[in-house]
Parts: sequence; structure tokens; C-alpha cells
Amino acid sequence: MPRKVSILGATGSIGQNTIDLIHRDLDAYDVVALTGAGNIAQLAADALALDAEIAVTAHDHLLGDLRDALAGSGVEAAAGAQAITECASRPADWTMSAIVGAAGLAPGLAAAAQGGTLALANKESLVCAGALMLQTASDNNGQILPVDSEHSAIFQALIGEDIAAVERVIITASGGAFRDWPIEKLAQATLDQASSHPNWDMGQRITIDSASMFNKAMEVIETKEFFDVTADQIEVLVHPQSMIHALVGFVDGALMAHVGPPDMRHAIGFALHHPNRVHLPVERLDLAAIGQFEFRDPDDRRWPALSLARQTMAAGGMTGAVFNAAKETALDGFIAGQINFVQMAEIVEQTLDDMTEHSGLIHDTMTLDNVLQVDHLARKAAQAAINKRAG
Ligand SMILES: NC(=O)C1=CN([C@@H]2O[C@H](COP(=O)(O)OP(=O)(O)OC[C@H]3O[C@@H](n4cnc5c(N)ncnc54)[C@H](OP(=O)(O)O)[C@@H]3O)[C@@H](O)[C@H]2O)C=CC1
Ligand SMILES: CC(=O)[C@@H](O)[C@H](O)COP(=O)(O)O
Ligand SMILES: [Mn+2]
Repeated sequence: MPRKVSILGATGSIGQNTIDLIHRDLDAYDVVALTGAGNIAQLAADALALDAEIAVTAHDHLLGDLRDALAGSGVEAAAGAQAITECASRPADWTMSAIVGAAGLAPGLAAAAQGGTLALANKESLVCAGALMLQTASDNNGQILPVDSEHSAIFQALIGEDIAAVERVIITASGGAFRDWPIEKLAQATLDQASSHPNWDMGQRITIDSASMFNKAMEVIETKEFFDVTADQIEVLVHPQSMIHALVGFVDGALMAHVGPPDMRHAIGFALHHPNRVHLPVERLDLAAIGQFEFRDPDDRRWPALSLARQTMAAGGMTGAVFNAAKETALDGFIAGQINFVQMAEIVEQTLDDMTEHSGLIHDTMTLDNVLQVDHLARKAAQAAINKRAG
């Protein structure tokens, strides 16, 4: 029986890598839903090639273009955030959650609520609402498998292990585009410079987050939400080669490292086939040619995002939604040229402080509505902080 699969964020970097794997063995899958936003040509081409049930764009004004591209094919077309959430709730055995940003939260929850396996690349949904995501999957006999490379690595290192025997979890960070820049030059970093990753080929937003270390800050929170470990057990280690993705340290002193090339088709393929391991089309590392692995401690002055993540975890409740919304708004501000690279962390810090006036809401019950309300207020506060600096 072919497996029913859906891909949310199909036109992006993770989505395209997922389609690459599915394409190689198309008879094994029935594609239910593919979603995208602005890239209608890609969305339509993939929906046709994979014979999807439905293709959905996030943008209402692009529905006509999508309908035209799919005319006569039998593939349904739809548009809007609501339609994405609706298609995510259609029965599927396996769903890839790879929309970028908090926009992926409601569709991810809808997919988790219909049971099946949710392969989770959208780290923002764990940062904003980790407990809700996990509870929703477990209430509906579903499972969430991590796709973020570090979290897939931790998951793999923990197979057959007792979590009580874990002493620490180390996630690696490439250091991003400005790893070796003088700190005093960072305020002049341009959008182009920040949009280039030394090792990974990814979407623009996560690439800039890697340069600011906000990606790793999110991943520290993601680790705490997904695995049964405390914030104090999570460490970040700069590893410029991005070949060791994470290490788990056990009480007997052993460190289990996950090593592989920087190619997301490993983590995606692992989540697609778990609990089996199948042949995947990724490079095999030649360790003798690599010669050595390099490590350093992260510098808090260069990457203040890491201590902001610690502050966020200590504050608890829905502070993760504040952190994520502030980070997304600050990133928009940097992309739009309203603030400089260094000011992104300042905006997040100020938003965390300003949002303490909503501490009642932040510590209320975690529901989708409450998370979205926190997200909305935090975006407003972050935008106000940006406007103050810009004007
Ligand atoms: N790329 C990577 O290697 C990794 C990514 N991740 C995470 O996976 C997620 C996706 O990242 P990545 O693939 O790089 O991102 P991309 O920017 O490449 O792709 C994002 C996807 O989301 C769609 N999209 C954008 N805005 C919206 C919206 N408002 N509503 C619905 N869909 C939208 C895009 O559509 P369109 O392109 O048509 O506009 C595209 O399909 C992120 O959460 C990221 O942090 C995690 C680990 C590694
Ligand atoms: C591929 C992946 O998982 C990214 O999240 C990666 O971690 C980004 O690289 P950085 O280590 O530079 O954040
Ligand atoms: Mn990662």
C-alpha cells in the first residue's frame, strides 16, 4: 500500500529536498497535499509531477495563477492560511512540516491532530508551543520526529538509551557567515553577506539566523521542548565544519556523536523511513581526507542570542512565543533595512522586557489561541522597538 504523504512548505529548501527523496520512489507514496506561498510555478510543477490531491498557496491573490497552472489536471487548488491548515488536517501517514516561521504552527498542529507521523523541520512551532505540539500528537496516537539536523542527530544517538542516563546534550553550530569577523564590524554586515551560509544550502531566513546565532538559540529551546532534558544540560559548541551535528553525553562519560555531511536529505530520509534505515543519496564522508574536526566555545559577546534563549527558557510559560515573534520581526526589520545586524538581538532583548507587562497571558494555559495572542502582542512590541530605532 502506498503511504499517504503531505508536504507543508513544499517549495522551500526542506520541501524540495523532501520531494527529491519521494520522487526517487514515487510508487511508494500517494501525495495528499503540497503547500507553498509565492513560488506558484514550483508548487504547480511538483503537484503535477507527484499527482497530488491538492496544492495550496498561502497567498489568496495567487489562487488564479495556481488554478491556471493546474487546469485540467484534476489537482485541486486552494489559497490562504486557513486552506493550508485545512489541507494539513487531511488524513496522511506522514507529513513534513517545513513552512518557515510561526506560520507553520497552526498547520503543524492540524497535522499532529490527524495522527500519523509529523516530520518536524519547523522549529518555530516547538519554540512557540512545544508542549501543545507534543500533547496534540500524543492525544491522537501520532508521533513527531525531529528533522532539524541537530535534533535528528540527538534522536538517533538516544535510540535504545535511557534518558535518565543522559548527562548533557551538545548541539553544534557552524558559527554562520560572521564566525571570524571582528565583533565591531558586525553592525555593518549587509543582507547579502548575512544570507550566505558557509556549509548549508537553506532558505534565506534560517541562513541569516545562523549568522546571528538565533538559529542555534531557537535550537536550544527546541532541544529542551522535544527531549526530556533541562536547560542546564544543553550546551552549544561551535564546529565550523558542520559534520558533527550533535553529541549526547552519558553519565558514564561516553559521548555519542552523530557525524555526516551537511545534507538535509539524511535527516529527512531518516524521518521518512524510521524505524528502518534505507540507502540515502548523501555523500559518504572520507574522514582521512577531512583530517580533523575543529571545535570552539561560542562567544557570548559575538552571539548574544544564546543568552537570550537561556533567559526565555528560565521565564517559562509562553515566553518562547515572545522570543520567536520578536526574532521574526527583528529579522524582517533587518531584511527591510530598518535596523542593522547587531540591533536584531537588541530588539529581542527589549521585547522580552517590554512583554513582561503581559505576564498573566504569557503564563496562562497554552492553547493555540493564547499562543497566537502572545505572538501578536510580541510582534507589535518588537515593531515599536524597531520604529523607535529607525525613526
Ligand atoms: N533549510 C534547512 O536546511 C533547514 C530548515 N529548517 C527549518 O525548516 C523550515 C523551512 O526552512 P527552509 O526550507 O529553509 O525555508 P524556505 O524559505 O526555503 O521555505 C519556506 C517554505 O515556506 C513557505 N512559506 C513562506 N511563507 C509562508 C507563509 N506565510 N505561509 C505558508 N507558507 C509559507 C515557502 O513558500 P514559497 O517558497 O512558495 O514562497 C516555502 O515553501 C524553517 O522552520 C527552518 O527553520 C530546519 C533545519 C534545516
Ligand atoms: C541544517 C540545520 O539543521 C540548520 O539548522 C543548521 O544547523 C544551520 O547551521 P548553523 O549551525 O550555522 O546554525
Ligand atoms: Mn539545525
